[in-house]
Amino acid sequence: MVLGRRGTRAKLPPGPRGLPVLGNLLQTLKARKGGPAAFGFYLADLNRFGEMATLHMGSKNWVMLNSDRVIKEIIVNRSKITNERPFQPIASGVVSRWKRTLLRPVPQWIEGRRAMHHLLNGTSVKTYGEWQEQESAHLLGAYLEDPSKWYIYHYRYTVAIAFRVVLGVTLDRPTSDLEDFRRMTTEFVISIGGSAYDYFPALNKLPRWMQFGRKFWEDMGEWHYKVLRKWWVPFKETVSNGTAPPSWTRDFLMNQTPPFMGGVDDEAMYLALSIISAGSDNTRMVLNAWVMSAIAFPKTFQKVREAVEKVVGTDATRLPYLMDLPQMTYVSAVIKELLRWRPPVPVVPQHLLTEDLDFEGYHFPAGESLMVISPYGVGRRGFKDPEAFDPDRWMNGKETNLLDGIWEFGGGRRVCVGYVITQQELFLAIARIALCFDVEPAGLFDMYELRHDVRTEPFPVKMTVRSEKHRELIEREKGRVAETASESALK
Ligand code: HEM
Repeated sequence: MVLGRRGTRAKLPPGPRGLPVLGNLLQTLKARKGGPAAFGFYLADLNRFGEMATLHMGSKNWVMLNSDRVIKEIIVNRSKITNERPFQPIASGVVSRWKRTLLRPVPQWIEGRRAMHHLLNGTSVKTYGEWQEQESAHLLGAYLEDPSKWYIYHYRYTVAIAFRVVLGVTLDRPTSDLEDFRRMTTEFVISIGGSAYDYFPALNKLPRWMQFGRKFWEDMGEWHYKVLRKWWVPFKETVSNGTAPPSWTRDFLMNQTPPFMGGVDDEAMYLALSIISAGSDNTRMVLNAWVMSAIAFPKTFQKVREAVEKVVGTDATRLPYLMDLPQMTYVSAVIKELLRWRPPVPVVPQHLLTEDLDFEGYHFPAGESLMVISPYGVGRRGFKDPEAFDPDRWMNGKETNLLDGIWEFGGGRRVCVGYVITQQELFLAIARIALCFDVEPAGLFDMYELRHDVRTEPFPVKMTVRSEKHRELIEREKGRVAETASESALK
C-alpha cells in the first residue's frame, strides 16, 4: 500500500556499491546466510557511511538507521509517517496468511494492537510477575535435575510464561510440540526479507509456472498453519466445554462484541499464538547469550552474583524476587548489554515511509523508502571496545529503563509490546541462576557462535549447583510453587 506522494526523486544517504538491478541484495543475503556473527559485522560496517546508510534491495531501498539520534528523529518523532509495513507477499501473505500482527499493514494491524494493550499494559504486567517468579523457580529445579539440558529449559521457561500470560494456563505441551513451535518461529523470521518475491513484488504477477521457488514458501505457510491449529484447537475446546480458566484470550479476544476482527477463529488464533511465538524465542536467545557471556567473560558473571548477594545475603536463605529489581541495577545493565552485544533481532522489521520526508539534506520518497532500525549499527557506534561484554557501560542511572539507548525492541507505534515482560523474566532467570549455579565452559567455544538454531547443546557448558544450601533453597522454593507452575512441562 502506498499512501504518500509518488514520483519525487530520491536523494538517499550513501551505501555500499551494488550490482545493476539487484543492488545490494545478494551481498546482504550472503552476509545473512553466513550466520548472526557475519551478518552482525556486515551491518556494523555500514556505520562507515554515517548515521544513515542505504542498501538498494532489488526494487526497494533500505535506509539503515545507525544511531540513537536518527532513530529518535525518524521512527519516534515522525512515527505518524513511519509506522507502516511494506507489502510482503511471501512473508506476510503466503507464510502468514496475512494474519501475523508483526507484518500487517496499519488498517489490519490497529485493532490487534489495541487488543494487545489490554493484555500487556503496565497493570496487567505486574500480575504476571508472580507467575514469572513461579516459572523461574521451576527453571532452577529443572537445572538441578539435569543441568545438561539448560538450553532446552530456557525455551520452556520463556514459552511457559508467554503461554500462561496469553492463554491463562500452565504449559502442557510435549517437547516435540515445542520443537515444532520454535522451528515455526525461526522460519517465519527467516521468511522476512528472505524471498526475491518480496524484493521484486512484480514477480508475483508472473504466470504461476514461472514463479520458481514459490512452492517452498507455500509449504512453509501450510505447515505453520498446521502447527498453530495443533496448539489452538485443544485450547478452544476447553473454552467450549467451560473448563478454560479466565484469560485474555478467553474473555477478551474470543468474546468481543462485535467480535474481534469479525469473530473469525483464525484471527484470534494468529494473534494469540503470534504473541507466544514473539515472546518466547527472542527471550530464550538472550538467555543463551548470557550463558555465553558468563563463560567468555567470567568476571561479569561474578559481578552479577555479588550484586545479587548484596541484596539477598550470602547465606542462601532466599532467592531474588521482582521487588529486588530496582536495587540490583547491575543485573539490569547486564540485560541491556546482552541486547547490545548479541541482538537476537539483527534488523528490526522495516518501517515503510507513507509521506515524502526531507531530512538533513536527503529526500526520502514515500512508498519506496524503508526505514530500518539497525541494532548492530547503533550498538557498535560510539562504544569503546564494542566486542567486549561490559555491562558497566550501562551503569548511568538509567539501567532499569530498557528502552533507553537500546533499539532492539523497535520503536515508534510498532514498538514491541512485550519488553517489560522480557525485562522481568530475564531479570529473574539471570539473578537466580547466578546466585545458585556455577557456570563454566565444558570444552572449546567461540563467543560469536551462539548456534541458536540447533536442537542440541549450542556450546559446551557445565552448570553446577553451588552448594547443598543452594540446592535446599531451590527445593524449598520449588515446593512452595509446585501447585501453580508448569512443573511437568519442565521435565
Ligand atoms: C528479547 C526479547 C524481545 C525482543 C528483542 C523483541 C523484539 C521485537 C521487535 C523488534 C518488534 C518489532 C518492532 C518494530 O517494528 O519497531 C517486536 C514486536 C512484537 N513483540 Fe517483541 N521482542 C521481545 C520480546 C517479546 C515478548 C516477551 C512479547 C510478548 C509476550 C513480545 C511480543 C511482540 C509482539 C506481539 C510484537 C508485534 C507488535 C505489533 O504488531 O504491534 N515480544 N518485538
